[in-house]
Amino acid sequence: MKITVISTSPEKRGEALDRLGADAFLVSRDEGEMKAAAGTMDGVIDTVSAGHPVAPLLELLKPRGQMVVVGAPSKPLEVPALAIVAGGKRVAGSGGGGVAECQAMLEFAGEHGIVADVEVVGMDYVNTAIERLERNDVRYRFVVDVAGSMAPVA
Ligand SMILES: NC(=O)C1=CN([C@@H]2O[C@H](COP(=O)(O)OP(=O)(O)OC[C@H]3O[C@@H](n4cnc5c(N)ncnc54)[C@H](OP(=O)(O)O)[C@@H]3O)[C@@H](O)[C@H]2O)C=CC1
Ligand SMILES: O=C/C=C/c1ccc(O)c(O)c1
Repeated sequence: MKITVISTSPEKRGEALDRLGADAFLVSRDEGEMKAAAGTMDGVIDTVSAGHPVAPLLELLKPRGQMVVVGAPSKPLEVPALAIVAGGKRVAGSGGGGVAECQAMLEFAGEHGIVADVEVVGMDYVNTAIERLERNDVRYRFVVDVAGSMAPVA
């Protein structure tokens, strides 16, 4: 299987290819790159958290390909009819599941050494962390060490 990272952030290219092991990287706002990759993918997993055009993502799919929406933007996604009618493409959704499924996912991750990239910060860094989040300046999650930020009880 070939994995392509699709991002609005060109600066993620090196990390996606070199460290995370993706086979290819596409800048979703680069029309030339998107056009060159049109019709090449079996599936697209859409994790975007904000409103965004989905037609360019659907164009990446092969005929009968499927886009699975995981992200939950507050505004409706616009799916132009012809973007799915032509090629018989499908749009589906997927949710995280309940406690048992989350437990199974964590156990699978533990068995296979799958970890998350996080930046652990103290409570005194929260305001800076929010400012950095607004600039999309975190690779890839802040984790607030609440217990470690507490003053020792006398
Ligand atoms: N289905 C489920 O079970 C679950 C769904 N969610 C939902 O998944 C989504 C992702 O969550 P999370 O990763 O924490 O969110 P983030 O806010 O971290 O967004 C994920 C990525 O979306 C991309 N992005 C942000 N804005 C835009 C934009 N305007 N256009 C295109 N791409 C954009 C950015 O990637 P880049 O810089 O690479 O472009 C960003 O890193 C959220 O909507 C969340 O609610 C969360 C948990 C479970
Ligand atoms: O943050 C978004 C999560 C959404 C969600 C909604 C419904 C559902 O069953 C989920 O598993 C996730």
